[in-house]
Amino acid sequence: MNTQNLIIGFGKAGKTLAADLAKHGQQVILAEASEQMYGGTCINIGCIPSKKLLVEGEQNAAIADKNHVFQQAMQAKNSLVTKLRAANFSKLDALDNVQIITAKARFEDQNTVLLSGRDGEFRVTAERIFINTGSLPVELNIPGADGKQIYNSTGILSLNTHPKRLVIIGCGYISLEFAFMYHQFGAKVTIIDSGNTFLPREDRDIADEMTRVLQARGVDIILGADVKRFEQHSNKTQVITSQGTFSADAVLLAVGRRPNTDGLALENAGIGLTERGFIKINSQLQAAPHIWAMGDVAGSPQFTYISLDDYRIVREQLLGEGKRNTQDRPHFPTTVFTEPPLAQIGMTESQAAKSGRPYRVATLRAEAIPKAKILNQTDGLLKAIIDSDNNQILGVTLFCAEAHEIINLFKMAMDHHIPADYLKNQIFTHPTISEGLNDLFA
Ligand SMILES: Cc1cc2nc3c(=O)[nH]c(=O)nc-3n(C[C@H](O)[C@H](O)[C@H](O)COP(=O)(O)OP(=O)(O)OC[C@H]3O[C@@H](n4cnc5c(N)ncnc54)[C@H](O)[C@@H]3O)c2cc1C
Ligand SMILES: NC(=O)c1ccc[n+]([C@@H]2O[C@H](COP(=O)([O-])OP(=O)(O)OC[C@H]3O[C@@H](n4cnc5c(N)ncnc54)[C@H](O)[C@@H]3O)[C@@H](O)[C@H]2O)c1
Repeated sequence: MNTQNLIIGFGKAGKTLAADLAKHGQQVILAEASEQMYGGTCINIGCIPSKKLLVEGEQNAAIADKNHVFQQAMQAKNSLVTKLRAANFSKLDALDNVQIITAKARFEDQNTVLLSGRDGEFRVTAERIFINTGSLPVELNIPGADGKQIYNSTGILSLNTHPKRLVIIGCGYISLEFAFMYHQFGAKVTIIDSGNTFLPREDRDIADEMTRVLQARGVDIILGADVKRFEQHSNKTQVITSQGTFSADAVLLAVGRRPNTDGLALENAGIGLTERGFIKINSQLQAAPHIWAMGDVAGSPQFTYISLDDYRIVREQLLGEGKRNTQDRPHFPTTVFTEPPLAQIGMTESQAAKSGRPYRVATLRAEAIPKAKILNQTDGLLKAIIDSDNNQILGVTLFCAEAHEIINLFKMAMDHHIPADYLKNQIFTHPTISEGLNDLFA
């Protein structure tokens, strides 16, 4: 088979590029390893199912029968994911110029890829190849890690039995979100991390507030713990660490995600890897003049919207003026979907201190905002770092209700150099959390 464009992986960048190229009259073959993964990680085993479970848990917090809440939430999540997966498939399948082949890709040379799947083997020769194969959970190479109650994020998203005690190894994005989720499902949650500092990238006042919020929910946080092994005893797993032994009926491993280059045989195409195993690319995401990598596998920050932005960079080269590259997104917002959510953009206070530039810090407790009281969500802290010479916003951390929505305003404000004074006097609707920005920037 010959094609102009072969896209490997149905991730955010790949599927968006496939549709765009096809609409511009180009031929596209999209290879996806699994029919359970049409739409990629986000739709099937990432953002969407995790946020659906979080919302189901929050909305049903008052219901005492937590097993019921858990089972209902799983059903609602499964139903949503099934619909979205089908919609993702149909949207591309409906395009005349796109052929989806459910098969695993393996490079034979710079232009030839062997696709092996349920319908047999296809040798595809392509003018251009785009690799969008995502990432996989990092595994722990310690005794007992293959135990039946040890899960990664994919497994824990589809638990059949309601856990009473959940131990989470790692304290990053996945850990925090699942800690809140399973707390809402009535589990006693313990977080164990090898690092000595809780949320090392955050300022201490924000990390302390998150600690307080977690502890108020009965979540235990164990830091500086070396996890030595897991032991299965009847229907319980013992997590043996340098800081003691913890008992669980489910253990979540959330210690990071590694690039998924498994089985691609990239060496056959002369494609190099970085020290950490990501595909080596230039600032326009090229691994070779006719081969691009996008999303998690390219070492881009592991977010769906960054994979989408990688698509924009590649699209600009193929269909636009080629002006975009990975260097022109210096700051972008992030959100950990805890309760309240923790959203951030730009510098933290400690980064500003290290930068040596003059700055001032503005803080506001969430409880000072009337809408937080209406919502009964008075936990949290808002924080802004402002250049004291020119009044530019250097960074914002919002740990409060609606933070995940409001943070997007600051991407615009910072990109367009809107000064801090503007927010002090901006007219906001009332009662809203965002009107608190008048006070934060006052
Ligand atoms: C639990 C969880 C929650 C998350 N929550 C968020 C969130 O709230 N917000 C956010 O922005 N990000 C979130 N992320 C991160 C986000 O999901 C990823 O960064 C994003 O999905 C990566 O997309 P991608 O385009 O790199 O590829 P992916 O979406 O990972 O797609 C890669 C595809 O390639 C396929 N594939 C792999 N190898 C081959 C091969 N050899 N041949 C053919 N096909 C292959 C895979 O089956 C897969 O479908 C979350 C991740 C997880 C795990
Ligand atoms: N809301 C979101 O945008 C969202 C949600 C989930 C995941 N994600 C993306 O997925 C990525 C992966 O998430 P993650 O939580 O797996 O990784 P992470 O990098 O966010 O956190 C990993 C944690 O594991 C700890 N750790 C590493 N090795 C350990 C060990 N041996 N023992 C104990 N602790 C150990 C680290 O100290 C760290 O706290 C995130 O970095 C993020 O980019 C995003």
